[in-house]
Amino acid sequence: MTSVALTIAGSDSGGGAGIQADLKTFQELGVFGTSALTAVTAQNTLGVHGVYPIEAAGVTAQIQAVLDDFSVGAVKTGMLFSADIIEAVAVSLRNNGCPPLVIDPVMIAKGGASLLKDEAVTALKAHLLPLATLVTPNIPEAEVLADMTIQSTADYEEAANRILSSGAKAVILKGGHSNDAQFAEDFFFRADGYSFTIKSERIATKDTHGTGCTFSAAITAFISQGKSLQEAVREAKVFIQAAISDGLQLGGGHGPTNHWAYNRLKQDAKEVVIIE
Ligand SMILES: Nc1ncnc2c1ncn2[C@@H]1O[C@H](COP(=O)(O)OP(=O)(O)O)[C@@H](O)[C@H]1O
Ligand SMILES: Cc1ncc(COP(=O)(O)O)c(N)n1
Repeated sequence: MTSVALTIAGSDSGGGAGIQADLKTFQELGVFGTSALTAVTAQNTLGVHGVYPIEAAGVTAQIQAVLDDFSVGAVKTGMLFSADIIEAVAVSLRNNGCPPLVIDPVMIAKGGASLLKDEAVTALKAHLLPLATLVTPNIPEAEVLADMTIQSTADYEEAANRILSSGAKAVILKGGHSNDAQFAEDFFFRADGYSFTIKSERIATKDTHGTGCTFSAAITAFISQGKSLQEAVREAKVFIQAAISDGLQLGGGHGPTNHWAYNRLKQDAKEVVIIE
């Protein structure tokens, strides 16, 4: 049977991040993609030029329409923008017996524009994180969610524990922003204490627009196909590695990754190592 996934996220007119990245990733993985739009952004590889949020009632209506009609195997959230939208998403998911949920707590675009209002962080922690199967912050986002600075490996664990205290079942701290020139390392922690590190070679490129969206969408797609969380994370790392390695050289700024690289390149993908 065809697997179905739902993305609740913002639109990136530049096509590299947001709902466009999510749907392209679902498509590449053979998963039928559905969507609920939270905001329209006027955006390209150079930056965000405008944000136009959707009314919370409109977000609720989109989620309900999808969940009423499809058997959705997994859901992901991306840009949610406001506390109103976050509360609407949480209520809709709770009322519908929430499918496995991946939360990419999108806060700031690579160019620096805010995609989540400051006051919405409290709502995210209180209403949405408790529903999460997995939260996928990058390091700056983890610092905000955990309310601390992250500098050492010990800090990763402390930040993860603080995020897990919200009720989320697992968290992966993404190391895309670290200054390790050799490896792109991510740190996975589960609420029951199990943890692992997943690493691949770092690719030297400026074209990383939408890497976080693409990674979390791939995790969501694999979960919707019935893979375990660990297997979904491992294979998503192969997906993002392939997508970054086969960059498209589009636009004048931080270009998009290549969402149709995975099926061509997965056999030759640079090694993805899990260290338990
Ligand atoms: N240059 C790179 N080479 C290889 N993997 C990368 C690179 N940059 C990011 N990644 C990986 O892409 C995924 C998304 O991470 P990140 O870029 O930190 O997310 P975000 O877009 O939310 O800031 C992670 O698995 C990270 O390790
Ligand atoms: C609509 C939208 N959603 C999310 C991102 C984050 O992108 P990135 O994955 O590069 O952090 C973005 N730039 N635009």
